Amino acid sequence: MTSPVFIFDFDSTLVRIETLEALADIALSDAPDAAAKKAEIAALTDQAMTGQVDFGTALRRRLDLLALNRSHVEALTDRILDEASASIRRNVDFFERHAERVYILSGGFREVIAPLAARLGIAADHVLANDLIYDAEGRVTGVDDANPLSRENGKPEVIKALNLTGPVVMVGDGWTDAEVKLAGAASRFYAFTEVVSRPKVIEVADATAASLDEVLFAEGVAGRWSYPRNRIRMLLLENIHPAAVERLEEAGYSVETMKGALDEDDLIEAIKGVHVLGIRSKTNVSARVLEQADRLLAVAAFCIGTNQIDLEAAAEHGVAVFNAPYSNTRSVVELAIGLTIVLMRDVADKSAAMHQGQWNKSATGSRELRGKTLGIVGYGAIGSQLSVLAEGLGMRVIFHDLSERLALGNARRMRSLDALLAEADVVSLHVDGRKDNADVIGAAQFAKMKPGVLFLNLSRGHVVDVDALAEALKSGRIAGAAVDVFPEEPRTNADPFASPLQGLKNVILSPHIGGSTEEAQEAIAEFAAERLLGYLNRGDTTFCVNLPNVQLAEVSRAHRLLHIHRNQPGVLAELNRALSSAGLNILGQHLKTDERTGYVITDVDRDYDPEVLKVLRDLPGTVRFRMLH
Ligand SMILES: NC(=O)C1=CN([C@@H]2O[C@H](COP(=O)(O)OP(=O)(O)OC[C@H]3O[C@@H](n4cnc5c(N)ncnc54)[C@H](O)[C@@H]3O)[C@@H](O)[C@H]2O)C=CC1
Ligand SMILES: O=C(O)C(=O)COP(=O)(O)O
Repeated sequence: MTSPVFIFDFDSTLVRIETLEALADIALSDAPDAAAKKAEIAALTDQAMTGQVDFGTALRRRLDLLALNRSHVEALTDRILDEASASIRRNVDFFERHAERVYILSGGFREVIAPLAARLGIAADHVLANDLIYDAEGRVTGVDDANPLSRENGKPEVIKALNLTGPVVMVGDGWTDAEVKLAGAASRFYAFTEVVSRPKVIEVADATAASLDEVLFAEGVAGRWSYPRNRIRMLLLENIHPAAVERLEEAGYSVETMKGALDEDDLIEAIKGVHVLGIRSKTNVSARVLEQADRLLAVAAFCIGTNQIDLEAAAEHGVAVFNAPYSNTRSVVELAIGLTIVLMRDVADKSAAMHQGQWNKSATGSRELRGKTLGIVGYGAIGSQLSVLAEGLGMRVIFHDLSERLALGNARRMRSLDALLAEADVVSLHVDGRKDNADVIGAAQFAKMKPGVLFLNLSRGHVVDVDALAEALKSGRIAGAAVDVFPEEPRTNADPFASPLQGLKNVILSPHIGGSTEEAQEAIAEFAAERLLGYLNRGDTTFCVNLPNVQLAEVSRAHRLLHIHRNQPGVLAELNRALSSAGLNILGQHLKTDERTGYVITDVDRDYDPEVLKVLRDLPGTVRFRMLH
């Protein structure tokens, strides 16, 4: 089959701007009537692109409004590469490989298009566009009237004159592109809607393409077996920071967001057809949810804890789970320090009393941090950072951890939890949320703490027996507590909250905000989005918490086969047998296993019989098979 000739419009297709509007912004930057003129130009662009005003008339009227000169045009030319549409930027490889069968056809201006054409490897004689005419002072006086592109129906005329062989595929957003199809100069016309969507153009198009990936997929070029990114659906729950949405959309994926968490049944319903789920600490991704997820490839916890996800069930379904293990740790530490000071000075109750009109100035029971002993339970990313800051404030630090951890500064490791409880003036919990940690601190542990101790839990709610804590507070054994996490937390801000800790003296309750700072949320969004993109685009499982971690470079000039299987003998041998009997040339291969799962990544030469993919999908032990290129 002859591969088609691709003809691309420029404005609002290859680039996300309209040239004349961008030139208006530059040329009219100091003009007093700029707003009115720009509005007139935008209206003319729109009328031309929807076929209400003929193209040639609209072009000349817009130029007349502008008083353009060479420096304006150069200013736009200088930055045109930055204006390339997102799906064009990520498919530069397509242009480079098919440059001899690609044309740019535009009512815009050749010199503005030239830098992007060069970047895409498209030769100058494949750029068909208008030529600006300048006078001796460098002022634009018009366009070359002899060029058919300066007139109505110029595009079909120019294409016909090329005498192209084979199918011609026209891709564009505007009416002048639709005219190509209507005049019979293109075999297929894709209405390109990534930048702007025009119903009248879509109506006459053979298909709508929300990205270049869609066109390539439909045309069987390069994207023959790979999925267009905009068809990959991502659902982000729990008010995840917009930086994640921005990053994922920029990479071409379709992202939906919801503010709150969902219960199991609603989640099952919501993730039908969804490829990537983003959550925070409140959405439970149970085995039942994973069982019924028909498309799910990955789950990202935009937080640290992953105890809300059935990691094992996810691995069994080949669903990769990522988190952001460091991005909010500092925020938790700062809050723990602040809360400790507030508890030591009974500020919360004193403040509440003042709101009721009571002035209660007294030093009784108020203490400094300096010289007190802080007992940190769980000396991981958060606990160890807290250790350093607390020492900086003059506290003595002791800690207890199930694993061997390096003691920072002068911190002292305690062999047992009991030994820590016996010595600490302040006990702060920073253990992870594994199931075994349920009620790690209960009545027996409170009984072992020093009388008058202060207690903080910013880790997970189920780690503490809250009724026992309430009793210990009421009895006065514990002088104060700060609790940020609860066994039952409301799913949204609109849901009610109840706890036996409500109304108790010197108890600060906060709505799970340890990691809720603008800095942390933005950093998490960026980190977790990058992990997802690494996995989707490269197969990279760095920081994946339930599949073997493999760090991979971008696949280049090869197809990448990603095979997740149960860790059972012989799978790699079977896989390689299938590849070699199909005559595939292996360019590189990685294998990593853990006790449950194997992950094999094979880069192969691009030319092969796609039938082999079916064989790989059906290999015994296969959990999931995916390919990238
Ligand atoms: N309140 C909030 O908004 C936030 C809460 N968190 C929670 O804070 C906790 C700690 O986070 P990271 O320090 O990043 O975790 P991490 O995994 O780096 O550290 C946890 C440490 O606790 C130890 N550990 C686990 N169980 C233990 C036990 N029973 N006794 C003694 N040591 C035990 C582990 O060996 C590990 O060293 C997690 O539960 C996380 O979900 C994290 C961020 C924000
Ligand atoms: O990072 C964590 O583990 C947290 O507990 C923070 O949870 P959140 O993102 O605020 O629901």
